[in-house]
Amino acid sequence: MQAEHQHHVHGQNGHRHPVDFDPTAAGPDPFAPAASGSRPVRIGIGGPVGSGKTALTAALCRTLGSELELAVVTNDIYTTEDADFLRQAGVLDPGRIEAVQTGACPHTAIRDDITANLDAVERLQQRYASLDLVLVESGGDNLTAVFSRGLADVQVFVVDVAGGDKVPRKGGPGVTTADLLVVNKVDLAERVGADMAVMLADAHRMRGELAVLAQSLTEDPAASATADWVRRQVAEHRAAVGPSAE
Ligand SMILES: Nc1nc2c(ncn2[C@@H]2O[C@H](COP(=O)(O)OP(=O)(O)OP(=O)(O)O)[C@@H](O)[C@H]2O)c(=O)[nH]1
Repeated sequence: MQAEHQHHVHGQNGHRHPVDFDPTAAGPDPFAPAASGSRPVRIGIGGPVGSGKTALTAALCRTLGSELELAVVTNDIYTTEDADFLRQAGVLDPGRIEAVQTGACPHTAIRDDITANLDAVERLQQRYASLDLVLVESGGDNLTAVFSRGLADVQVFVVDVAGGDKVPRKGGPGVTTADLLVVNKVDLAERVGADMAVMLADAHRMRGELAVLAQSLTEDPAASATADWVRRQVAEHRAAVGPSAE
């Protein structure tokens, strides 16, 4: 009896091979681990509709594209609008830009079921073996939309001055937990009657030690301060996992 449980018999002449039904009997992983540092750091860029996520992504590609091995995943609900914009703007080779169509509220694809985004990242990694950085831009969503830590190592939440100076004090996980909060379009503050001092004080109060940057992409199209922050994330990731594989 014992032998029958441990062996399958195929065909009339029957060749036998052992079958192990014990799911807890895991041996050591037979696959070689990926080369150290071969995985790029993944930075999520989220925030409400129209706050400037695509404009920031384009600026980061222009500023960092020549010094880092960089690729982008965009998320839109029904279109590939953001990817098309980035390709037409010529900020990166078209092959470095992958579009995900979420078909539902963007947070579902960046937080709940991240499979399509991970597939897109994997396609980029297969195409470019030594990527340093993948920017994953979310579709515009509300203040509750954040990235799963399984998709983004660190995340940037972009709000804009035109949305009103009350936005930071309304809180929500994007405002309170993102690794960097960018307050964008500060050039519009006077025109929309937003009080920058209040907005930044609220942001710091809600976030404690977490970073806050005020930015205008019309006045600083290179997004210099945010690009510096991104450089630091890449350096910290490299320090943690070793240099990028060649
Ligand atoms: N004045 C001003 N306009 C800006 C700034 N940043 C972005 N914009 C404009 O704001 C509009 C929306 O910017 P996008 O980058 O498309 O915003 P988004 O967050 O990607 O939008 P969705 O993907 O639809 O959620 C565009 O017309 C940008 O040119 C800024 O710093 N100042």
